[in-house]
Amino acid sequence: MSSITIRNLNKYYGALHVLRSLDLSIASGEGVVLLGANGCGKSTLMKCLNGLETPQSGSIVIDQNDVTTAKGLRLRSIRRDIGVVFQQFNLVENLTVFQNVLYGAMGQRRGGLLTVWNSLAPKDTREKAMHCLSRVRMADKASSRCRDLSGGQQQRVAIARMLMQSPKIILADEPVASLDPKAGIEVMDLLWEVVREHNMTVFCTLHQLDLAQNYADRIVGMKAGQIVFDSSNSSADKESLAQLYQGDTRVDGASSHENEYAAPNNRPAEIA
Ligand SMILES: Nc1ncnc2c1ncn2[C@@H]1O[C@H](COP(=O)(O)OP(=O)(O)OP(=O)(O)O)[C@@H](O)[C@H]1O
Repeated sequence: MSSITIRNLNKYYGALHVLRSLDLSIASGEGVVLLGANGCGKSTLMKCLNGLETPQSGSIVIDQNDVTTAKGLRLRSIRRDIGVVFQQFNLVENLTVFQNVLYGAMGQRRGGLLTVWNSLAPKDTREKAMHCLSRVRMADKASSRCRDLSGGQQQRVAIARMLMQSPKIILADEPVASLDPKAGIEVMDLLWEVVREHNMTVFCTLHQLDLAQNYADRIVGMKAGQIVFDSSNSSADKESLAQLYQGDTRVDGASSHENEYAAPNNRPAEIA
């Protein structure tokens, strides 16, 4: 199990101050959902956590390791413990389901993609890939090309690929935003089941308040680059959550009117 501690984190894109002295701690094994309007900085925070973006100041400590100062092999080693699930699945569409899942383990090694392509992965790795596919109920699609799957099926394959890594922490950035409500619930059910089975820590951004309330142990809310709401799920009150979507929500100062046009799903259905 792994914990995350973020202290005084600041991230700029040019002159745009996106993460503004942000503080947040997540305990080992906790399931935390992050809510916030479009453009408030959620994805930027996720990228900093995963080492894909480097903040200008502050620290992110995952267990004993500071992600913000780690480089090269050290950073790669930290990132091996972090599984990511994206809105757009990030599968290789022309590879089969099995090859994509294999890539979760082999892709991190030198020549990994080539190994997957030539099906030269070791027997135990291939067995683990089939086990992960069975876990997400996609073993019967192992030979299918990913491009031929529905969105919900692709996200299940992405979860299987993430399981291949045996991560300790899951970062999920809007994992159901591209799915219809039924497929979205199936994916959230599956994601939370595997997280609980393996005692993983999970930090997940969502736009749907009802989903947040169905799955999270704790809900945190972000507004204009800062954490402004932090509560256990059971005591999260709707009025405070509604405030996350009112006033100056974006870090770039665009109006909430522009915000609504930019993304119709800006507000969770229950609040809008
Ligand atoms: N690579 C980048 N370069 C410059 N600006 C960026 C970059 N990435 C994000 N931004 C800007 O940072 C701000 C925050 O974006 P971010 O994607 O973190 O918000 P978000 O809360 O995840 O939004 P959404 O819910 O719409 O995904 C936005 O104004 C965005 O345009």
